[in-house]
Amino acid sequence: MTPTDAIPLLQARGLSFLRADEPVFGPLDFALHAGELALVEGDNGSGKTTLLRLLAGLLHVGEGELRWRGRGWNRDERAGDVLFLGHQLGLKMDMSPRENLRIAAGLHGTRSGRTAASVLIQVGLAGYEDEPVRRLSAGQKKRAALARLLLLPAVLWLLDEPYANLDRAGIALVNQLLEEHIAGGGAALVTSHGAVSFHGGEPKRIRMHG
Ligand SMILES: Nc1ncnc2c1ncn2[C@@H]1O[C@H](COP(=O)(O)OP(=O)(O)OP(=O)(O)O)[C@@H](O)[C@H]1O
Repeated sequence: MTPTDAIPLLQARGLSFLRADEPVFGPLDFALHAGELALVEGDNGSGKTTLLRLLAGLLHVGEGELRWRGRGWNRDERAGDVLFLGHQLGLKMDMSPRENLRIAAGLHGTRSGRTAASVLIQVGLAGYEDEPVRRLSAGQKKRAALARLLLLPAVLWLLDEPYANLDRAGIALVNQLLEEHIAGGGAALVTSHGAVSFHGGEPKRIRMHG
């Protein structure tokens, strides 16, 4: 069965978000299946971050419908299935990368065979595991946030400008994480103003403006 034959992981029908009764984006229609990557495209201010925040459960659906595996969308039930990495990295600055991961894993569990120590090595933070996050560089902070993608069992990744602040090796790391996630049956929505060099197949495209 190809991914497109299966029930979508996530489906949006006529989806929009309203601010002061005015649509910020939409109506949007798209479907994302397990094993698919979608690039969310649009100009500055077109609503890409707003869409990802809505899917992360941080904002309410304005109009239209969201479905998860063919059923109604309940953002509380989706908490462990969806992992959002935004401009704000969601890290506690006075805690170390290891402590941040421990808190996240306590809430959502871990992928089998993965530990905080192993994923921190994978993202290039060996030697910085116990340093308060506020003392890390911007790129190192981003890497500490990326470590969550490796450790937690979420199936849908929402990545807002995941390449920002990263050096060439960091950009390659994001691409590698995405390729492994998609190949393993995960799905991802990604915004990026730079080129995304994803080698795991042609990504879907979600255009934010009509
Ligand atoms: N907290 C907020 N309060 C009011 N309006 C907001 C807020 N955040 C965003 N907006 C507005 O919502 C619209 C969409 O913003 P959003 O950040 O989703 O766009 P974007 O496509 O991600 O932009 P960029 O490419 O610049 O990151 C913009 O017009 C913006 O001014």
